Amino acid sequence: MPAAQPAPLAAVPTAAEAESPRTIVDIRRLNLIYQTADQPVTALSDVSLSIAKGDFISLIGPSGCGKTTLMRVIADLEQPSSGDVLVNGMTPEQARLKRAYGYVFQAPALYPWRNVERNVTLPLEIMGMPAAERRTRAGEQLERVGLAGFERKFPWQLSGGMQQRVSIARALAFDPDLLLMDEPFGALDEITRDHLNVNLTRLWLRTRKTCVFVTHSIAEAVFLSTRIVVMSPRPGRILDVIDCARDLPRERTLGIRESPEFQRIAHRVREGLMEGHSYDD
Ligand SMILES: Nc1ncnc2c1ncn2[C@@H]1O[C@H](COP(=O)(O)OP(=O)(O)OP(=O)(O)O)[C@@H](O)[C@H]1O
Repeated sequence: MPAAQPAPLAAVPTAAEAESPRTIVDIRRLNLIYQTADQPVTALSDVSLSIAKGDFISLIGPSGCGKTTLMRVIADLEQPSSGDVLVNGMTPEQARLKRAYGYVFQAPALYPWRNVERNVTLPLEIMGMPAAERRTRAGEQLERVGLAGFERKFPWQLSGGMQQRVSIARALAFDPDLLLMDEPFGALDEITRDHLNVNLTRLWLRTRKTCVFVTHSIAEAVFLSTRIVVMSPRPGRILDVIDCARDLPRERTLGIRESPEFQRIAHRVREGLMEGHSYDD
């Protein structure tokens, strides 16, 4: 089994950054046990991972292996039982208070009575930003996700894919360095998902955000990522970390999925998933 060592940074665009890749998320020997009414549930076991600035990391693994839990720990929505986590050099709590990350959930979670603009501006409103500045910010972020002109529409007037793009714009409202996305396209049809993958990869290239992305799709993981983290069934451990940026170009079009390099990486992800999979249930 390949060692679960973080590979060297691969998606760093400038020479200066390449010389000193900045660590955005540093996870060391993380364990998380949920205390439940009947028995404790070990969700994560001895997870170590270092995510550098500009990385696009996908977490892939069977249902219940702790992908969401790991994201929630980074976001300070769950407390580890042991181990260390730093986000931008801060504790997750400090990072949350400093709004160091944006979080996109599996479902768009938009407020139906607020139009698109007012959904994106909601977090800015809560922090007390003046209205004019809020609108400017919302306009910029909606432009980034290709939804300029949809400000006055309501969520129910948009397709599922557009709604998910609104939630990405909302997560970007603070212009955080780090974007956490928990299976944002899981509920969408394949063609829409392809389209959003292309959109997201362009957004990532343009903004140079560091992304952590949860998916069940091998093709999506290979297409989007600089590195793929393959996790085992519960308790979630890291089985393999696969460097995609070494063999695939930074700018990717859907056609790349036919290339031997893409297929080879997809095969390695599949092997990792199969190796860790239990067929007992
Ligand atoms: N609040 C909780 N209390 C107790 N157990 C929990 C809690 N949240 C998650 N779990 C358990 O921890 C394990 C990991 O859950 P998690 O949601 O992180 O997995 P996942 O890999 O994201 O799953 P999926 O792919 O289905 O979304 C699962 O066994 C789950 O049942």
